[in-house]
Amino acid sequence: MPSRRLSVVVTRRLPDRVEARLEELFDTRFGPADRPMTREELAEAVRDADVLVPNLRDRIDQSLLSQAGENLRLIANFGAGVDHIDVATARQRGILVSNTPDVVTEDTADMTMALILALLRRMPEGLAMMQRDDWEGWAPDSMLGARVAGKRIGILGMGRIGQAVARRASAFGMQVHYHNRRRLRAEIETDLKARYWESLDQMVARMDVISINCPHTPSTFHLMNARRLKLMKPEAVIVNTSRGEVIDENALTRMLRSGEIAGAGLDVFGGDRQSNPRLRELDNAILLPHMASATREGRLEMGEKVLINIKTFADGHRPPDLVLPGML
Ligand SMILES: NC(=O)c1ccc[n+]([C@@H]2O[C@H](COP(=O)([O-])OP(=O)(O)OC[C@H]3O[C@@H](n4cnc5c(N)ncnc54)[C@H](O)[C@@H]3O)[C@@H](O)[C@H]2O)c1
Ligand SMILES: O=C(O)[C@H](O)CO
Repeated sequence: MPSRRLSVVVTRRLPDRVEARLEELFDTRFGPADRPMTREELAEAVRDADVLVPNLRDRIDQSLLSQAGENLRLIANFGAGVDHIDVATARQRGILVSNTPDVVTEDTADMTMALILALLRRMPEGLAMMQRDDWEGWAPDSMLGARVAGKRIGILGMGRIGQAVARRASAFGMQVHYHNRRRLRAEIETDLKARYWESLDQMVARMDVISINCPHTPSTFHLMNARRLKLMKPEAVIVNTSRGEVIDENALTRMLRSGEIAGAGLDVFGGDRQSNPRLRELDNAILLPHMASATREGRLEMGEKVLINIKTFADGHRPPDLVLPGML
C-alpha cells in the first residue's frame, strides 16, 4: 500500500459533491463529461493509477488489464452490474473489484414495476393517442388492458432488485413466483409470499409477467433464448431491467412481431447496448434508455459507495462491496 495519496482515475464526470470529496481525499483525475474514455485513454489510466473508477460503458477486459501498471490495485466500479469487467483476470492479477449494490435497488425496482403497469395497462398507446389528438372520448370498449391484480409474476434472479420487485408486485395484488440460482430461506419466501420454481422452463410457461433481474454472466447469457421465450403464454409480457444479454433479442423481436409474446418492457439491450432498430418499430415494446437506476439521489449514493470502497481500501481494509469471481 503506497504511503503517498492514492492516485484515482474516474473515467467519467460524477456528481459535484462526490467529485469534490474524491479530490479532497485522493489525487484524482476525471475523464470527459460528454463521452466515455477511448481505449487509449483507458489504457493510460490503468498504466498509471492506483485505483480506477469505471462505469458500464468502459470495457475492462483481459487485453486492457494486461496493460495495467503495478500500482493498479482496485477497480471501484460506479454501478452494481460488473459484466463489463473481467473480474477473474483482475483477481489473478491481484486487483480488487468493488461495485455499488443496494443504493440502486429501490429505483430499479420502481422502474420495473412502472414497465409492468405501462405494458399491462397500455399507457404508451394512451399517451400517443392523446398526443395525436386522436381520442374520441370514453367508450366501454376503448383501450382495454389487463388487470394487474391477480396476475402471476415470475422473477428470474431473486437478489436485491428481484426481491424489491416482489414486494412491489405483491402490493399490487400480483402472485409472486421466482427462479433463482439458490432457493431463498423459508422465512424470506414467507415474508415475500413467493413461490420457488426449480425449473425455469416450468415457471416461464405459467406466468403472465416475466421480470429479468439476474446479472449478465456466462451462465445467464441468453438464458431467455428462443426455446424458452416460446414457452411463454401468448398473452404474457416480459420486462428486463438487468442486462440485455440475458434475452435473445432477435428471437424476442420476432416473437413480439408475430404476436407469440404480447409485449416487452426493456430498459437494457444486448451487444453495443443500444436498442435494436427492429425493436423500435414495434408498438408492443416499450424501450427505455437504460434509466432504471437514474435518480439524482441514487447517483449521489452510488458515488458515496465508490468513495467508501476506495477510502476503506486506502485505510488498509477490505472494501465493503468487494466482488469475487465466485459470487457471479
Ligand atoms: N437497469 C439498471 O439501471 C440497473 C440498475 C441496477 C442493476 N442492474 C442490473 O441488475 C442486476 C441485478 O442486481 P442485484 O443488485 O439485484 O444483484 P444481486 O446479486 O443482489 O441479485 C442477482 C440474483 O440473480 C441470481 N442469479 C445469478 N445467476 C443466476 C442464474 N444463472 N440463474 C438464476 N438466478 C441467478 C443470484 O443468485 C442473485 O440472487 C445487476 O447485475 C445489474 O446488471 C440494472
Ligand atoms: O448496474 C447498474 O448499476 C446500472 O445498470 C447502472 O446504474
